[in-house]
Amino acid sequence: MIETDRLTRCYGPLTAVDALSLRAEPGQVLGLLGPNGAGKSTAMRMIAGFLTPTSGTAWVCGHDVRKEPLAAKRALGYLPEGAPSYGEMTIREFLVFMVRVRGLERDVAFRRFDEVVMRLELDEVLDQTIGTLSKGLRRRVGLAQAILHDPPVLMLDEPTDGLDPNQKHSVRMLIDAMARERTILISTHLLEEVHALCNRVAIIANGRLLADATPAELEARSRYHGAVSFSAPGSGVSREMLARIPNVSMVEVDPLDGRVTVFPRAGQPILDDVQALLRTQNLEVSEIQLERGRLDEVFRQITTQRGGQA
Ligand SMILES: Nc1ncnc2c1ncn2[C@@H]1O[C@H](COP(=O)(O)OP(=O)(O)OP(=O)(O)O)[C@@H](O)[C@H]1O
Repeated sequence: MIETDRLTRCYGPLTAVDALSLRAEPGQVLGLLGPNGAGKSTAMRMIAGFLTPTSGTAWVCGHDVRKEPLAAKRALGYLPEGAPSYGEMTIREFLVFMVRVRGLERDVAFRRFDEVVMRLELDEVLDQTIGTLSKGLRRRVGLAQAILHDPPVLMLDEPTDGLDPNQKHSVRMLIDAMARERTILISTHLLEEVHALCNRVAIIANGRLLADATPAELEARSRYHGAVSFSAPGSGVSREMLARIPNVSMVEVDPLDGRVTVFPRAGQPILDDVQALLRTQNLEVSEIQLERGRLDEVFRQITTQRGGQA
């Protein structure tokens, strides 16, 4: 488990993390989502024990990161932003070094080494020097050291940053597979990552927690939640007729592709009525879709408004 209580870090007059209180449980992938400079990495560095909070506290598996730093670090696998240091070491040397730092017993060490090398597909590059690796490969080496001691809590700062689409997919599969019994906190500014991985999202901006909810709860805050959209090329579908359906609040037509979106009055279902109207008018439509809501719009709304609600 990860818990923070009013965690705060100031740099001179700047409050980079401002009284951040969070909780992530086993089985949860909590996404820390925020624009550049929101305070995600600073919060993670404090939880990992690499940066002293100005005030407030964090716990990893119940261990206070300031009072019991060794126990907290043992329970945690941390992938920091950027690349591993030790640029002159080969991947093999680096992972062996990390096995020693973590104090793994010999048998366990061999087994875990083989397992992470296999999981992160590092077997063919073990003898390459870290300083010469591509960005994506460095990220995979960073992930390998984070999971080497099989910790119950993982904290991954932008885990797929710099990876190509195939590597992104395989790292997300790996995180997903590890999530079942572990607590995972990832930071990201990629909404697709939230969709792919997270079952809870904490949105922060200017160091402050602005929302803490499931992706579905956030989508429900979107004006697109429950809207019906469809393509109707050349069918002359009437905006006025659609707008006259009870519980329809607005109709929009995308000027670029002509896709029609029909918006409901708050919380009212409109799909059946829209489909019925299209049928009675004999209109040819395709790709009719009930919208869940758009996370990008909700994210923008929350992070650009002052005083969003947690
Ligand atoms: N050592 C430091 N000294 C002064 N200011 C700092 C320091 N480290 C971070 N900051 C500032 O604190 C704020 C939060 O930075 P942080 O790196 O935590 O944000 P972030 O959400 O991780 O951003 P990104 O998505 O760009 O990585 C930023 O305004 C940053 O400039």
